[in-house]
Amino acid sequence: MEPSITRHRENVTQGQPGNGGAASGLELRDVVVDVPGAAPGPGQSTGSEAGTVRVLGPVDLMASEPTVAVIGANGSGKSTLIRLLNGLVPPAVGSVRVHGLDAVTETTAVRARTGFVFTDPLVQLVMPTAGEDVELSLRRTHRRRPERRMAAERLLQEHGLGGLGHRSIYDLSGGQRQRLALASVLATDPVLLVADEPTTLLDLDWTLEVQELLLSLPGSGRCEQIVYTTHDLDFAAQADRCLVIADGQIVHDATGPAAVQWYRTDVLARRARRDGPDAGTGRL
Ligand SMILES: Nc1ncnc2c1ncn2[C@@H]1O[C@H](COP(=O)(O)OP(=O)(O)OP(=O)(O)O)[C@@H](O)[C@H]1O
Repeated sequence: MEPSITRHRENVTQGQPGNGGAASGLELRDVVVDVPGAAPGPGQSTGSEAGTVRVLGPVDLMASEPTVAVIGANGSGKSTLIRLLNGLVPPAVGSVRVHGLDAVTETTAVRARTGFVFTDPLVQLVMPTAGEDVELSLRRTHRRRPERRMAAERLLQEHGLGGLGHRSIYDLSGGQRQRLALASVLATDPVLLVADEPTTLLDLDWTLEVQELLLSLPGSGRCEQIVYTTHDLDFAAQADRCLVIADGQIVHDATGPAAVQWYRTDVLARRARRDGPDAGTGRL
């Protein structure tokens, strides 16, 4: 039987209620997410109501760092955790406060401040063409159509999509769509940006470009905080703080480099226990 993972938290500065930390960051208290399901999968337990399965929690978290990465195995609960941050997933138990607002009772206000970038861009692109999609996001800040058009074209250029404004979103490549989805979300000027694997479809050059852009957003004043999930450990290592999730729990919480180091060691140890001591150690 696998030894259970020890919960560990390294020395990371946490925001405290009352000193501005929670109002400018994230505060999750005893949060549990249950989904409908008859039988728990591996590593899962039954939920608090009959016919539900627990996929996350209990999770306690205070985070006001400008960049927060979330890493862990497939199905561990990363997307579920970040979906709590704009009310896409409701907690069965506990409370989620985002920059001082309750994600359940003040969902509209939370969503007005939170930009969410989905792994699959087609989930969020709603307009027929690339240009129209960015223009939709610019409606609040650019009331006049000609200015909106020009601003949209500028944003498309910045994201390597110059000249593609008239192109149907279905006629863009996967990577172009992922960049368009990010451009459209950034056009809304979010205070908090939440991104679920934002570089999975990108080539190496654009991966580095987008990672650099995302990590620079808080420092350049374009948003206060960014939270992202990723399987790219180099990207995760650059975050101010990184949470490692396993079986719906935060099992390690540290600075980016320290958490990534812990995660690599943990994965290798698991592989060695499962497949023997020489199992693929050179590839991580
Ligand atoms: N609505 C739902 N109904 C049933 N099960 C769900 C639901 N949402 C999530 N799950 C389950 O919860 C677990 C966590 O899913 P989640 O998408 O958060 O994982 P993840 O860590 O983001 O995985 P990946 O790295 O593969 O994207 C998985 O076992 C998933 O199948």
